[in-house]
Amino acid sequence: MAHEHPDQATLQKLAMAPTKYVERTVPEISLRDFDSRIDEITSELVQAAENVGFFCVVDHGISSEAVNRIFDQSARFFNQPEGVKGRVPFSPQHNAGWEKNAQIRPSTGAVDRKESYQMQFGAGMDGRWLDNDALPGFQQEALEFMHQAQSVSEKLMRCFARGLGFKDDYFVKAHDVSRPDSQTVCRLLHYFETPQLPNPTGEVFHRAGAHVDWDLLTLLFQKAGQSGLEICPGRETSTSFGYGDSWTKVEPDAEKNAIVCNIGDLLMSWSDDRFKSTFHRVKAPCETGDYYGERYSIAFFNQPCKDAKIQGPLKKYPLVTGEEFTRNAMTRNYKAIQDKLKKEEDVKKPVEVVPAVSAQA
Ligand SMILES: O=C(O)CCC(=O)C(=O)O
Ligand SMILES: [Fe+2]
Repeated sequence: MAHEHPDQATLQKLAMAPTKYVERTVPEISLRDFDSRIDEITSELVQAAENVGFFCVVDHGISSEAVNRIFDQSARFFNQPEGVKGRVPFSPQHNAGWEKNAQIRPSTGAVDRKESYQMQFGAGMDGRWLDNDALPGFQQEALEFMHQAQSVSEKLMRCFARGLGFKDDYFVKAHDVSRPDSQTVCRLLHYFETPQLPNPTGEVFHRAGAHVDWDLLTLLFQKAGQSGLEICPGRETSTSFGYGDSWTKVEPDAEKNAIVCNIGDLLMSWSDDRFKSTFHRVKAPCETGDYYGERYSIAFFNQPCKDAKIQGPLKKYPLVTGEEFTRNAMTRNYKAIQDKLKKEEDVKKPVEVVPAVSAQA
């Protein structure tokens, strides 16, 4: 595990070098008959969380029609002229709104070539929904989908609480989306088509650079045929940034309408590092077989209420509030970007760094 941040030239070479792939099983877990099977499901989830940190859930109750509808809404949003999307710009303070080519990852020091629109349930969205004239029905459909994603998340939260010996509703209460100050985020993502080789400048078109999420748990919806998600397990503590170099492609079962889920740093910390928050990325396409076309995905980040009290059963880390946890994660992330940029001798112009203030580093 490398804990150093390599310089830009090394990173470019790494990004262009053939990727080392290893086969790893990403478990598929059915939520069918949830109430009567909760113990069986809990043990499957705990096993997945302790080992890979990633799993797919099926029989989760969100229909493929509902998933298709939100992807249609996402395309409708991103098809708006920039002047319209620009009316709801990303606000780092609120962690909501639209950004384009603006998120820098500590792992790459470069922007992701994408646009995203982050939505929330509560006051964080005040002034950040497009008005109904621009996109009739959008807000309502988006919120309907977000409540469905929340109810799947709550099932998973109940199991993880049970697995850690907390009361079943322990995490659900700490992630109450009916509160106006709820921090939970649904992020619509749109990666642009990437130019194919030959690539004379050697420029790397990062899609989502390697990162970990810093929420409790992320649900990721992808469109069939628009692959690119890769994972790299092996991280030991929720406070480290190092990642290895053997990746595994995650191809969820589209027929079964599988949702890819991953543990975030919050749950890793809250479980005293027992459940693994795993490095993942949407690879910068550069090798034969990579997908260069545009990609739509939707990430649902379960974020804690600001006053949630966070400490694992073994008290490995000091007790912090939800607000402090998020602030610490952002500060660590920001510092990692600054350290990385400082190291680069060939920075020609100052880079304005916007910390990656969504639920991922
Ligand atoms: O778009 C994807 O598939 C992954 C997105 C992601 O990992 C993130 O936004 O945290
Ligand atoms: Fe992520």
